[in-house]
Order: sequence, then structure tokens, then C-alpha cells
Amino acid sequence: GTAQPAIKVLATGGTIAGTGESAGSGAYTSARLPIDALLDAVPEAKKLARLSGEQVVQLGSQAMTPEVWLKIARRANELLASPEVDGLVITHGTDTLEETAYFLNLTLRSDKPVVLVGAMRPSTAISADGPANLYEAITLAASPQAAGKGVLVAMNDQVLDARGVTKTSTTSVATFRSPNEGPLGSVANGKVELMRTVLRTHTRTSTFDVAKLDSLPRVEIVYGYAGDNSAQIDAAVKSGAAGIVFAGVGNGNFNPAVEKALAEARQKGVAVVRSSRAGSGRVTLDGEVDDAKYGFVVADDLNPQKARVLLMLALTQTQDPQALQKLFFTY
Ligand SMILES: NC(=O)C[C@H](N)C(=O)O
Repeated sequence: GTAQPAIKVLATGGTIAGTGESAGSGAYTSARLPIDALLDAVPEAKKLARLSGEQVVQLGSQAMTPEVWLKIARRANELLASPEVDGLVITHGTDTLEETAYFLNLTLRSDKPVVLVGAMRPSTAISADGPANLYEAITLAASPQAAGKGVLVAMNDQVLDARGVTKTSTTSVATFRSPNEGPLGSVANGKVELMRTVLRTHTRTSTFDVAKLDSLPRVEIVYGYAGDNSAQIDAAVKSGAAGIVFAGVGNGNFNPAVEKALAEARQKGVAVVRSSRAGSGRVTLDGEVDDAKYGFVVADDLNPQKARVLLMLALTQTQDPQALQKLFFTY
């Protein structure tokens, strides 16, 4: 028969590599088990693919940074360029998994499958979800159906796209959802069923190039609320941020004090993107805000943390509000 696909598993830490003192308690430390121990927990996966592991970093994803995104992206691009590698699985903490997934979706230059996976329960827990999730991620990465769809996430039997996926529960194993478009399909019992595809630009046809980047422009997220006094926006501008993503109320809205502070930020050359704290839906150009007047950009349906990822990369190409807006309608 045909040779099994060669799947490389890159490990970065998270609860999937976590261990606790006892199976029944919630207390544990993430990012402790090495990649070999994760693979040893799913011997069945050897029937699906020729597997090899590599530890890239070892951290709880609450400690993830843009520098580490760049490191993972560079290593992933090297591996994807090799004829010896047919697909990648990346183990990752769930807290910021969506940000790394979207960053890689914008910066990996390949049609080969790339699947991120994590766990909500540490390896020592009763009904740890890590081994099943890892088995499903390997199943997905070994499937031709996963090719050309951008970076994917496999968790709890679902396949989600990097752009849409977000963590919605602090503790549930069903934490990952795509609130606007839903999952792409399912992966369970060794079978992949994808029901839709991804139309926004990603991976191979993305124009963002991490090969020449040592760092990314700093972008702050500011959260809107009733009675918002703009203090956080002023602080972000004063600290020298290149951009601000405003997690506005409703359709990316704000009160007059915030409007004034964001207008002043624009005058100082700070890029301003309006996203929403609402959790789903898109921020539109035709709502209550005159974006053209100030040179604000709308995040479309990217949540604030995803909008920040795109703005960091977009600012490496342009600072022009119209060009930035075009990127937010493309990726
Ligand atoms: N479930 C998890 O993986 C949570 C952990 N704090 C992390 O993101 O690394």
C-alpha cells in the first residue's frame, strides 16, 4: 500500500502536558511532560502516521509571546518546506491557542495540514482529554481533507478553523467554538468529516512574511464599558503603542470620552481598530461610528485578540487606514 504520511508533532506546553498531585483535584501545573510522553499516551496513532516529536518551547500558553509565535512560525515553515514532512500537529495550551493558531494561519507558507491541539484537563486527571484530542489531531493532520484549509484546531471531536475559533469556557472540555460560522466538521473514531471550507486568505497565499521579522509592532487591547473614562487608551498611547484594538460595546461602539481619546491617538499616528466585546457578530462600517472621519478600521468578525494578531502583522506592511481596512476584509 501507500506509505503512511509523515506527521511531525511540535510541542509547546499547556495543560495537555500538565500534571497534578491527584487525579480528582483541580490543582495542577501545565507544561511538564515532554513530547515523547504525550506520544506514548496514544500508541494507536502510530497506525495512522509515521510520527516524530519535537519540543519547541515548554510553557503554559498564558505565558505565550509574539517572540515565541515567530519562533514557532519559523520552525514550522522549515519543516513544511521539507519533502520529509506531510503535515504538522502543534500541541498548545488552550488559553491563547486561538491567537497562535491565527498567527500561524497568516504566516505559514504551505498547503500541508497544520493542526493545533490542547486539552482542558491535565494528563493525570480522571478522563484526561489530551490523549483523545491528540489522536484526533493526528488523524486530521494525516487526512488529505485537511490540506489547503489553513491552520485547523482539533478539540473534543470538532474541527475548527484558526480564524473563527475561540475559547468560550474556562473549564469545559467543549470550550472551543466558532461563534460566527460554526465548526468545519468533525474528527472522531479515526474519521474526518469536513462539511465546509475556508474562503478568507491564509497560509500559502498570505502576504505576511515572518522570515525577515525579529519582532512585531506593539498593539494594545482596550476593553470598553459603561462609564469608560478613556484612561487605558491614554496609557496605551503614552506607552508608545503602534496600534490599539478597542473591544467596544455592541457594534464596536464607545462613549464621547473614548471617541475623543481614540481621535487623539489617530492624530499621533496610532492605528485604531474597532472590535467588540460582544463575543460574536461583526463590527460594521455602516453602524453608528464615522470611521472615515478619524481613519478608524473595523475588525469585521475578528474578536479583539484575533484583531490584535492581524493588526500586528498588518502594521509591518502599512499604516494607511484604507490599506489596513482592506487587510481586515481579506484575512
Ligand atoms: N487548558 C490549558 O491548556 C490552560 C493552560 N493555562 C494553558 O493555556 O496553557
